[in-house]
Amino acid sequence: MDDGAKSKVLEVSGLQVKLKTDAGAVSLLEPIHFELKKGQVLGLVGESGSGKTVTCNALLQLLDRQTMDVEGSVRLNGRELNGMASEEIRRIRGKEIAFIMQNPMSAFTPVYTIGSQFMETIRTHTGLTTRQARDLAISALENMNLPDPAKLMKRYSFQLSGGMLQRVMIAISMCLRPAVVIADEPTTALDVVNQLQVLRELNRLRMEYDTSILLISHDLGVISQMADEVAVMQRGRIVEQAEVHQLFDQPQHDYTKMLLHARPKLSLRGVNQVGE
Ligand SMILES: Nc1ncnc2c1ncn2[C@@H]1O[C@H](COP(=O)(O)OP(=O)(O)OP(=O)(O)O)[C@@H](O)[C@H]1O
Repeated sequence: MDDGAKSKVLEVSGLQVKLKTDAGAVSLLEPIHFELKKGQVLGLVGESGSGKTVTCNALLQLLDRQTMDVEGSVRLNGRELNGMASEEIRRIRGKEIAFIMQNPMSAFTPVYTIGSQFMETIRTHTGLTTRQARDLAISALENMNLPDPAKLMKRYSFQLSGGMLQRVMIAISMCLRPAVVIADEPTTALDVVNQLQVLRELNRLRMEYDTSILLISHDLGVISQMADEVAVMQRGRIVEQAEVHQLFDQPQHDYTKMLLHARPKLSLRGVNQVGE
């Protein structure tokens, strides 16, 4: 892919997070800079506690401003998100910038059906009628190759497997065609078979709609299959960023070398062979 010719969708510059404590400010995220072009997948890797989730919450404006200072710029298609009024950011979240989290179970409440939660999300962001929202939800579930979508709409989250629920969440995230999807460890809670299926669907959707994806994972197998470019985080800093093959073949930073050396030899071949 000629990334040079593609437009920038997300531009992050000098984004930093400090935790306010009685003893003063503690830095959780040192100023980071990266951009995401249309249709690009940027992998964000790093060990536990390196700052991946803080980054993702800072991008989505989900950090508690009472306890955290968030500085720097997060521009989505040229619009500054950092410091945006909460009502405005709520309209953007879910519609223009979607979020897929690690544990799909926590994204759904057990008391409402999948269908009502799906339709609620659609109706919050669009002027569609209940009927239209239902049709859109069903076609989005079909698009994720989920069996019998009409029946699935009537079920509750606890009646579905983790893999199915994660695919439902991807269907919800993608149905409004967001420009950017932030996926925080989307497959970590899944077994290898479901992991592969979820990654395949995510990859297929990004190719179909040219969605840009920030893929957060500590799993270098997942990153090597999905990402075009990779940023490596350590202790709240991006210590290395490079095109995926370059990073895997010629890591520059000692920490990247250590991560690559420590990775289990798990093959996720087939993720990119969409439709085979
Ligand atoms: N609300 C918070 N209050 C205080 N410290 C926090 C808060 N959220 C995160 N941290 C700290 O910020 C650092 C980065 O955490 P973060 O959750 O971003 O790591 P991570 O790379 O996502 O790790 P994991 O892979 O385990 O999810 C950690 O030291 C964590 O303890």
